Amino acid sequence: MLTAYPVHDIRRLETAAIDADPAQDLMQQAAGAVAAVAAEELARRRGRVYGARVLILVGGGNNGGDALFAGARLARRGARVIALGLLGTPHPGGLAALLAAGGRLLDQDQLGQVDLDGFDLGLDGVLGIGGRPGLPDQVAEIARRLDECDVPVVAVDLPSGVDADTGAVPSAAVRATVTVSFGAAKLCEVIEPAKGNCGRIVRIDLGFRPDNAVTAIDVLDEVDLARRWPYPDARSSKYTRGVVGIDAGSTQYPGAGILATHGAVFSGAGMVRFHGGEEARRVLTGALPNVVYAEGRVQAMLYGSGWGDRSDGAEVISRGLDSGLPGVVDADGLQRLPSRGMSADWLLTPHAGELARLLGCDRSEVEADPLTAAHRGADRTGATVLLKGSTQIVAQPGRRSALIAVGGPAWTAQAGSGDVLAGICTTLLAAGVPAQLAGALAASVQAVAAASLPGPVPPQRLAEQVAIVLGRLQPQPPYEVDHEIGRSGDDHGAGRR
Ligand SMILES: NC(=O)C1=CN([C@@H]2O[C@H](COP(=O)(O)OP(=O)(O)OC[C@H]3O[C@@H](n4cnc5c(N)ncnc54)[C@H](OP(=O)(O)O)[C@@H]3O)[C@@H](O)[C@H]2O)[C@@H](O)CC1
Ligand SMILES: Nc1ncnc2c1ncn2[C@@H]1O[C@H](COP(=O)(O)OP(=O)(O)O)[C@@H](O)[C@H]1O
Ligand SMILES: [K+]
Repeated sequence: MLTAYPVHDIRRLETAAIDADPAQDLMQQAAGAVAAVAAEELARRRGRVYGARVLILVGGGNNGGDALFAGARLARRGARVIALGLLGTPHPGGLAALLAAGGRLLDQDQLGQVDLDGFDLGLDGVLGIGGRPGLPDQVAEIARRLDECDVPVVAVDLPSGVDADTGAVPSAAVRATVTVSFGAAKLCEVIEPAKGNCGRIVRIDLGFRPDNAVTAIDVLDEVDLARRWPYPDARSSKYTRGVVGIDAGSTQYPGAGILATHGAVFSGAGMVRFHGGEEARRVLTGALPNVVYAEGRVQAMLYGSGWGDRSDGAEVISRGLDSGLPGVVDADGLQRLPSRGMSADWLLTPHAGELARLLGCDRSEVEADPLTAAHRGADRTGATVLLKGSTQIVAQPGRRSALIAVGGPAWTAQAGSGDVLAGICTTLLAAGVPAQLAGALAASVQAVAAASLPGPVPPQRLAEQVAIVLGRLQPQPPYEVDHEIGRSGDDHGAGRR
């Protein structure tokens, strides 16, 4: 599991690391790492560093300092290094080192002297964690041209122009081939669209040691998914695995109930009781004859997917809350939450537009800072919130930490995927998984399933792929092999190897 932090916490961690070892020179460590990654890129693309043409984009802060010291190291290995001074005065020590190593400094007025197309590599040292999102026009133009000319760019700490704390890319930003990230992951490395600007990420350990005071955002990977999934074992029965109740779909949207049921079944529910409409029942009877329609005990409920304008929705959710069982509220149910507030055991699964409606703001506000929006949604409703989108974030009420699911392909963004996901979430709640982890595991398994398919498939097929992925990821028990069996005694012919 990777953990990412907001900038103010990274600054605290940096200060603590310096206090712990005042003799260390973090800027030289950072510069050494950037030079090593840049040299690797150059070696891969043109065989060697010697003679390579390197352009450094230099801002006025320490990020530019790192880039200049890295450029000096490359110049000492025979690279022809030009630094372009952009935004303020370049770091004096870094500039002196570059010039001493044979590099040159040009200012923006001399930009006409360089042919951007002719560089083998760019180093982005314009802005680091002290940067505000966006780039001044002239810098934006250089970044755009490097991208257009396919010049690989190594970003120092983060790609300049992105919002380090929200993952937003509100205007121009560098698109990096590789980002060399210092000390700890920033949120822009794990939240789209900024994550996409980072390219490959190489993280450099600078001895930062997180403490309890920092806001940690944990990002799941496939290993976490396999370890934390509630796989059944020899003691399991259909009841201990969990019975899922589904009240989803409507005459207008029967498909939502059908797809949510697929999600629940193919993610391993012990049993599914379907309480949706007649049309959906007819389809399900043929497609999934294991689904039952009788009333009976369940361990978790799903409400809301495909409800349309169902008039008794608020009452139905309210009764669900009274039952004391955990539940999932999706889609149209999200507009019918009881005013008395929800419970943190319940999971809401809005996309950005639905969360914006819950918060009474514009969708663009949610998209500009999805992490904060997910936290606001949880605080406002009292429930756990899985905010869906290209980055899937799960926030709990009253907590500043959050989980981010494994990322997946944009193919998943299609009508019906959300219904499947809601069904998977409910299977996990029914199996006793707490709401936050349930949301993160469900979103992760769907993303991994989508990534394992060759291209777009309808959501019911995506649900089937979830079962295949769960089978593939299942940790194997360490069976003891008894080599003596079959060795002694009679020769059993066909059984012999
Ligand atoms: N953390 C660590 O452990 C380590 C950190 N290290 C390095 O330090 C970096 C942080 O350095 P930093 O604090 O000097 O900030 P940095 O981003 O270089 O520049 C800020 C300057 O840019 C300006 N400015 C801002 N936004 C702007 C905009 N949109 N458009 C135009 N101008 C803008 C702003 O000026 P202002 O406008 O605020 O007056 C200010 O002058 C960090 O990312 C890493 O590379 C490593 O060396 C070692 C370990
Ligand atoms: N750009 C994207 N990349 C990857 N996954 C995405 C992207 N956009 C949406 N998703 C995922 O696709 C699914 C679509 O859900 P949703 O929009 O609720 O669909 P539905 O119409 O079924 O309600 C969610 O799991 C969501 O997180
Ligand atoms: K940078």
